[in-house]
Amino acid sequence: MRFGSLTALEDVDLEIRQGEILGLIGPNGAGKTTLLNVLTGYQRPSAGTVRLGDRDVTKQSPGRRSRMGVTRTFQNVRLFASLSVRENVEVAALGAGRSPRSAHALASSLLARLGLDQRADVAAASLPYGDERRLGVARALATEPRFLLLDEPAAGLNEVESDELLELLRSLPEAFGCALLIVEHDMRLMTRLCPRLQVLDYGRTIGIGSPAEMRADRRVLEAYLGAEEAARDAEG
Ligand SMILES: Nc1ncnc2c1ncn2[C@@H]1O[C@H](COP(=O)(O)OP(=O)(O)OP(=O)(O)O)[C@@H](O)[C@H]1O
Repeated sequence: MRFGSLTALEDVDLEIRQGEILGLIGPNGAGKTTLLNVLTGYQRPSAGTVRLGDRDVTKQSPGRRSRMGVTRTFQNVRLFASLSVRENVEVAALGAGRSPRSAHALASSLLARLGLDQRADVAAASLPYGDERRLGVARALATEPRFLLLDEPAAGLNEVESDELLELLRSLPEAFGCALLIVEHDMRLMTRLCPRLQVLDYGRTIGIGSPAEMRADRRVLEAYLGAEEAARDAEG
């Protein structure tokens, strides 16, 4: 993916399988959000292919990909602030082609499963931060994704909220049959949540493996934690 003379992604190969939780990490500007944009159709790559199963979806719009089961959330939660919590979920379900009655039923079931049913009728704007994130996830689930891509879902959360989010995210593949691709800087959350991490640096993949493998990978350490920490680690 090129932006003028800047190459944001180069030779990146990412594969995510049904039911999996994959974490995408890397320093600021590594290309993580750009890769999410390319995978979900918000940006057309300068070269390369995005495949969903056997289908080449590189030229499909975000809406079309969403209907095919690829949904994403954004760094800044884009909730409809003046709508109720329930309405936020219903709107997403309606957008995914459900009838009003079926959207209502799906919203009820999602809000109950995500622990938001007590707040179903309050305005989304009045939610505390942790619940706001939860609602963002509920809304994404209303499109019944097979692949759910989350951009910094834990940003701004405190440790308790982050732990609650971890439990929620961990339950999604089994409860909803969807795979998760997560971009997140909160390493405490990522190492506990993701069996597999893919590490980007300057638009290239520099490591793929378990959190333990990535912690022990010198290239990853140098890029991600900084050369200084890698040196300290070698001494210790
Ligand atoms: N629309 C754009 N036009 C020009 N350059 C862009 C554009 N979007 C991203 N970039 C550049 O591409 C590179 C990758 O950016 P990207 O936002 O994907 O990184 P990131 O890993 O998500 O960073 P962060 O962790 O800070 O969110 C950066 O150098 C960024 O400045």
